[in-house]
Amino acid sequence: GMMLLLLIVAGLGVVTLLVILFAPHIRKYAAGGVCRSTVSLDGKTVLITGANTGIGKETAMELAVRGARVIMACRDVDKGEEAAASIRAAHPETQVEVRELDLADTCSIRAFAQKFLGEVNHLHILIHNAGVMMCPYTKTIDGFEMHIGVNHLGHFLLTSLLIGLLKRSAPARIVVVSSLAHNFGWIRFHDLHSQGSYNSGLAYCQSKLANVLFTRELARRLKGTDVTVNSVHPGTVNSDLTRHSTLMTIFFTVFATFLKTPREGAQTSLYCAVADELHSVSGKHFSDCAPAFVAPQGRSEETARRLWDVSCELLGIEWD
Ligand SMILES: NC(=O)c1ccc[n+]([C@@H]2O[C@H](COP(=O)([O-])OP(=O)(O)OC[C@H]3O[C@@H](n4cnc5c(N)ncnc54)[C@H](OP(=O)(O)O)[C@@H]3O)[C@@H](O)[C@H]2O)c1
Repeated sequence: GMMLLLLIVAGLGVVTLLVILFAPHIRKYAAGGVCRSTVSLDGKTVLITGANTGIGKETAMELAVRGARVIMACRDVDKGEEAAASIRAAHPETQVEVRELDLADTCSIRAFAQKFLGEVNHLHILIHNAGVMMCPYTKTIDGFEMHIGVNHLGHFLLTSLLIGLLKRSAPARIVVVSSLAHNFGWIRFHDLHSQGSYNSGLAYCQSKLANVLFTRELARRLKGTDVTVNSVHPGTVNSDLTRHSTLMTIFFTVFATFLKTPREGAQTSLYCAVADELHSVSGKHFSDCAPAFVAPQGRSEETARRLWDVSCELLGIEWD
């Protein structure tokens, strides 16, 4: 027993030493790619969901600094206004506006879109950033399981309502913030809403795989329109995303130095939104501002089409 304890203590000591020695290198590696494009977005309109905190807030700020009018769609308008105020305080010349959008409620999505279409003449960049991770079993207002409902179906409906505007504004881009987690997901068509069995981690992975499949199918359908869509893994980012999981929160706090900051996490979204070299790239997946691996289940055209049809059916919409 004593021997084992000594071994464990020695082991921990060695690991701590290694971490201290290599921390700067690991940190540098974790920071990942940087969006180097300095493209001006003067006169461009951007819409980003879940922009009151984390990656979304940083993405909104960076795009606003580049000159765009940025509409921050948030479910909590007060939190959104606070974020907008802090962006304005740091960059007084920026044009950021807050609108109410709850992706867990199709009525809210429709109301948002109707107002939005009456307010703006163009939409050049649409960023599907909002997301929920590992929440307890909950349903959206419309009875969808929360992860698939917010992360996928909410954004699916929003896109369907704004696609006409995007096409009229072409060249335009859609960025879907997915995750590496898509690798561990599969679409459970027989139980999409996890009514049979619920695992919050798997429900998150399923929704992030849905993001990848949606991106690919939408890209196929948008061929020739000069509206592109790409998905993103932002990196492992120290944000509020872990709020529902104590274990993940502890893990993220302990390893904070090895995680990306929200600003670093925003770089790949920014890259996909603005980089010149991507003007005709569509249906691809990016991480660290570079093309990234897509799991086989994220490359299946058949699954992508089936998910598209199921999504239309669940939302009661026709979209082809
Ligand atoms: N952090 C990571 O390591 C990581 C890794 C891979 C992918 N991602 C993806 O990155 C995206 C941004 O996440 P984050 O890390 O920045 O997390 P975050 O700090 O928790 O931000 C998530 C945002 O989504 C919003 N949101 C949640 N439910 C919503 C709803 N029903 N309607 C409208 N907005 C809603 C949140 O609003 P409230 O503040 O009001 O809740 C918040 O603004 C997510 O799609 C996530 O899946 C993150």
